[in-house]
Amino acid sequence: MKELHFGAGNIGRGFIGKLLADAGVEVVFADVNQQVLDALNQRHQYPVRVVGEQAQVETVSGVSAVHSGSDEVVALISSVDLITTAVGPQILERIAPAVARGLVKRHDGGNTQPLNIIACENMVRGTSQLKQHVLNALEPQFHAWVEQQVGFVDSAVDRIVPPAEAGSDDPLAVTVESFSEWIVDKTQFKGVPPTLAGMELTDNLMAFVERKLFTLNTGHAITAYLGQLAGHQTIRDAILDPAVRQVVKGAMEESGAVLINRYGFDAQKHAAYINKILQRFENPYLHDDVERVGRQPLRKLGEGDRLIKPLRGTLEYGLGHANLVKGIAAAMHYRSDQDPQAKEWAALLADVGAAAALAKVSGLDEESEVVAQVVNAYNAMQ
Ligand SMILES: NC(=O)C1=CN([C@@H]2O[C@H](COP(=O)(O)OP(=O)(O)OC[C@H]3O[C@@H](n4cnc5c(N)ncnc54)[C@H](O)[C@@H]3O)[C@@H](O)[C@H]2O)C=CC1
Ligand SMILES: O=P(O)(O)OC[C@H]1O[C@](O)(CO)[C@@H](O)[C@@H]1O
Repeated sequence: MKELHFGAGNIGRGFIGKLLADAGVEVVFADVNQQVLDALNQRHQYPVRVVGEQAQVETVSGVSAVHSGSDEVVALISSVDLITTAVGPQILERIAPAVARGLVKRHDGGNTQPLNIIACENMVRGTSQLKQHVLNALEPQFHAWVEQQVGFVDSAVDRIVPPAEAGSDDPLAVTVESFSEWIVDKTQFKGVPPTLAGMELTDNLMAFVERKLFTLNTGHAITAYLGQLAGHQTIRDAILDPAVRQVVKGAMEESGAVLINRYGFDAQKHAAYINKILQRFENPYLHDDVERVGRQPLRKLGEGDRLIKPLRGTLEYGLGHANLVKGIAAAMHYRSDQDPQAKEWAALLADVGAAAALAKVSGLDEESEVVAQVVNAYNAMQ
């Protein structure tokens, strides 16, 4: 089996590309980072340091790479069996035209093998969003063929893979935690879904996507935002701060109550899931900066993302949300000179004030009680 993976970054090399290569799939990475592309094509392998109770270095081999904007990508799309992405939510729209061109070539070349595409991004139904971008980029005459031949398969992806530590001079080296979970929607495949060690098939994907996004990512983001406010540099330092930990755990319990109501999760198992996540944040072998985990606050304060969607859930079910409110208030304080979204957010806040700025990015009603609660918490943190 041959596959094309967009995004040879942390999760691309450290999780999805590795899992596929380990399963014997021939993996070709598509990226825009020339240094990474050159290194992949010179060495055809790279080291992954898996850190847990015991650390070990595993070698991923048999890989190659092409530039994401090249004709080679289009040719590959016309012939591969699987396409995956880990490029970031905002990049999906940018790769869609190349995917569309590849699908036209596949159609014109008479390739009748089913093709499946799986976006592995931190977002709800990211592949479905990619599908819309691809359809927008395609002439309507190809839509029926795409519906018949191409499976757009949504997934939930969970493994903490921070950027390589400062001091590492290997552009391909990556350090990952030992935990990993990749869950895909088996109802969306065309043809027989592949059997790959480490890829789990489900017919109940939304429950898994929301469980992951609104527990791990909610807790992680709040750890980052409160951590930065408290002067911590890393997620580990932040989560070991009792004041931060109490709010983070409380927020995960609040979003957990929503998930339990919505999906009928077992309360005890969910509490264990939260505890396991807190331990993962504490991983002494991962150096994960609060600035990485808090990145792109406009996205993270968005209506469907890890902070606002659980808050909305608590309103829907009439549940407590005091800790989520604190987490959102802390997110509003996030600052980073390296992050264009953080700068945009700071400018918006200065321009229109806290309530209007929050309402604008989150879709919450500016006059609502919950916005007033967040703004009070925000002011109290000044
Ligand atoms: N790092 C992590 O622990 C996890 C990340 N994710 C998700 O995976 C996605 C990727 O995250 P990371 O790997 O951390 O980011 P990253 O920044 O390390 O990797 C993204 C890669 O995409 C490449 N890229 C940018 N534009 C491109 C284009 N037009 N075509 C092809 N490649 C392009 C970049 O050069 C980079 O190599 C995000 O959606 C993130 O939310 C999900 C779970 C875990
Ligand atoms: O990748 P994003 O969506 O910016 O958010 C960072 C999050 O992604 C992860 O890297 C992986 O789930 C988490 O460590 C963190 O919660």
